[in-house]
Amino acid sequence: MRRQRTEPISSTIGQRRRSLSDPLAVALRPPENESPDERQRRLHAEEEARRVSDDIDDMIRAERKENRLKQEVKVLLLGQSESGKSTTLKQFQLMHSPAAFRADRMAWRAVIYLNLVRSIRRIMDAITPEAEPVDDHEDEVGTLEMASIIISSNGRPTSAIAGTNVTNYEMYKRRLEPLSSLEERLIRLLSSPDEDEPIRLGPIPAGWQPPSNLNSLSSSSTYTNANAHGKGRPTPHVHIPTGSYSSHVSPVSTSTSYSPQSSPSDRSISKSKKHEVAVHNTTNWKKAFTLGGKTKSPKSEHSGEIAGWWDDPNDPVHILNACAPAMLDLWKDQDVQERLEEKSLRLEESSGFYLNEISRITAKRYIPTDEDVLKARLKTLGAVEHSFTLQRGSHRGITWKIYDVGGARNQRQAWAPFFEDANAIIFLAPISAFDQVLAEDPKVNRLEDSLLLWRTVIQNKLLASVNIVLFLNKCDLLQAKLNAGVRLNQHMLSYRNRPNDYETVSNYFRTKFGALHQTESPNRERELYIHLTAVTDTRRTFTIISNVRDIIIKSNLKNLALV
Ligand SMILES: Nc1nc2c(ncn2[C@@H]2O[C@H](COP(=O)(O)OP(=O)(O)OP(=O)(O)O)[C@@H](O)[C@H]2O)c(=O)[nH]1
Ligand SMILES: [Mg+2]
Repeated sequence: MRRQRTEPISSTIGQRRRSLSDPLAVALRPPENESPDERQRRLHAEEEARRVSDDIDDMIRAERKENRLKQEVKVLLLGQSESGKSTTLKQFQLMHSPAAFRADRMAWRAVIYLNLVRSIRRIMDAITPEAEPVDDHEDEVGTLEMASIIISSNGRPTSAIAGTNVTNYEMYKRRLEPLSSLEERLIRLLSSPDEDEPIRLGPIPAGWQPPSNLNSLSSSSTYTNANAHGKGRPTPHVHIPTGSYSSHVSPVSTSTSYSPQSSPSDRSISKSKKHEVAVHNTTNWKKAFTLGGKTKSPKSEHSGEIAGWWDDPNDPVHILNACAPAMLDLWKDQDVQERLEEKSLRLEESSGFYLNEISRITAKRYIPTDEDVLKARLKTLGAVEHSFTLQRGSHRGITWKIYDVGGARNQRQAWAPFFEDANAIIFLAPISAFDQVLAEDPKVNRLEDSLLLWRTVIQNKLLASVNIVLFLNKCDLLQAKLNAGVRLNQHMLSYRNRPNDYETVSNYFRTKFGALHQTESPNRERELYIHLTAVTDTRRTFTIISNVRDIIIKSNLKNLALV
C-alpha cells in the first residue's frame, strides 16, 4: 500500500511539536487574533488530522509486519547418511501438504520393492556356504553397504565367523533367482533413464579422503550461493562404474547373481548391485517409476472396469508375488535366523526393513501406506528443496523452505553453500548407531562420526546466529537395541559402568552433545533445542515439528525486532 503522509499541523501536537525556530512551525502557528470559535475549529481539525495520521501509521506498521511474516524461513537438514533427514522432510510434507505426499505413494512402491529385494539378497549373501569363493575385499564391504553395517561386539568382520549351514540354501537360491533380475530392473527404473547425469554411487575411489572439516569449505569461494531454488548450487558429481550393467535386462531373464559360477559380466552386475541406490536432486525418479509407465491400464476388455497395474504382466509385482512364499520360508527358517544371529546381522534395525510384512507388500494390489513410505530408504545425492506456506494459525503466510542434503561423506562438501542464508538447522544424530560403522568407511564408528560432524557444524562461524535444533534420532531402535542386551560401554569406553537402560543412555547422549555445543559454539548466547526422536513415528514427530516450527519462527521474528 502507498501512503500519502499527512504532516503534523500544529506545534501543540505531542511528539510532533516543532521548534519555534522551525520555519514550517512558524508558518503553521495559530493566528494571534484567533477567536474562540476559530480556535475550536482549528483544534478539531488538528485532532482529525492526528487521527488520520495515526491510522496511517498503524496501517504501515501492520503492512510491514505482514510483509515480514510473508518472509521465508530456510531450514537445513543435516546429519550423516541414514540419520533420518529425508524421513524428517517426509514428515514435514505429510504435515503440511498431505495430499501431495499421498499422491507420491505409488512412486514409492518401487523403492519399497527394492528395499525388500535387497533385504532378501542380504540374507542370501549371509547364508552363502563358507566354501564359496569371496570376490575381494570390496565384496566384504559391498555386501553390507546397502544399509548400515552392524559389527559384532568382538570386532571381527562378520564374514569371518563360521557357523550354521543353511540346509535349504540351494533350494532358496533356485526359488529366489527371479529377484536378481528384478533388482536390476528396479535399479534401472529408479535411476531414471531420461536423466542426463549418472546418479548411482560408484565404488569409493582408492585414496579418497572424506572432507574432515566443513569450516574450511564454508569459507571457500568455490561455490556461488544461488537462488532459493538451488539453481547454480553445486551438486556433487557421481559416477556409475562403466560396464556395470548389461544394456538390456529382461524382466523375466534368469540371472546368475547368486551363482558362484557366474560369468565376469554377471559378476560385474552383481558387484555394482551391492552399492546403495541413490537419487540425485535433479532426478525425476518419481515420474520415471510409475511401473510400466502408468498406474492404471485402460479399461479391461471384458469387465469394462478400470483395471490397475496388476493387470500389466510386466509390473514387478508379479515376480514379487510369485516369490513371496520362498521369501517367507527363507525369513522364517530357523537355520537362517541362527546364521544371521551368528553374523550379528540385525536386519530389523536396518533401513527399509519390510521382511515382517512380505505378504502385504507383495500383494498384487498393494498400495503403500504413509508408514511404508516413511520407512522406505532411498539415499539422497545433492540437495532437495521442499517449500510450503503455512495456511493457518498465527504464523499464516510464512513460507518454509526445507533443504534435504546427502549425508554420506562424499556429499558433505555440498552443504556449505546453504549455510549463508539458513535460518535454522535441524541436525540429526542417530544415537542407536553406537555399534555400527559407516557404509562408506567401515573403519569409522557411526556415533563417533556424528559427534565429529556435530562439532564441525556448531563451530562454524557462518552458522553462529542460526537456530540449532538437535534430533537425537532413532530412539525406537536404541530402546530395542538396549533391551536386546547390546551394551553401550562395549563400544564407547567413556560410558564406563553406568546403567545400560534407555533413560540413562539417552540422557548421557543428550549431555554429551549439549556439552559440545556449550564449549564449541562461537555464539555463547545461542540456545540449543534437543529432542529425542524417532522420525518414522508420525504422531510423536508431528508434536516435535510443531514445537520446532514455533521456536524457529519466534526466534526469527525476534531477530527482526518484531517481538
Ligand atoms: N526405526 C527408525 N527408522 C528410521 C528413523 N529415522 C529414519 N529411519 C529410517 O532410516 C532410513 C534412513 O533414513 P533417511 O531419512 O533416508 O536418511 P538420510 O539422513 O536422508 O540419509 P542420506 O540421504 O543418505 O543422507 C530410512 O529407511 C528411514 O525410514 C527412526 O527414528 N527410527
Ligand atoms: Mg536422504
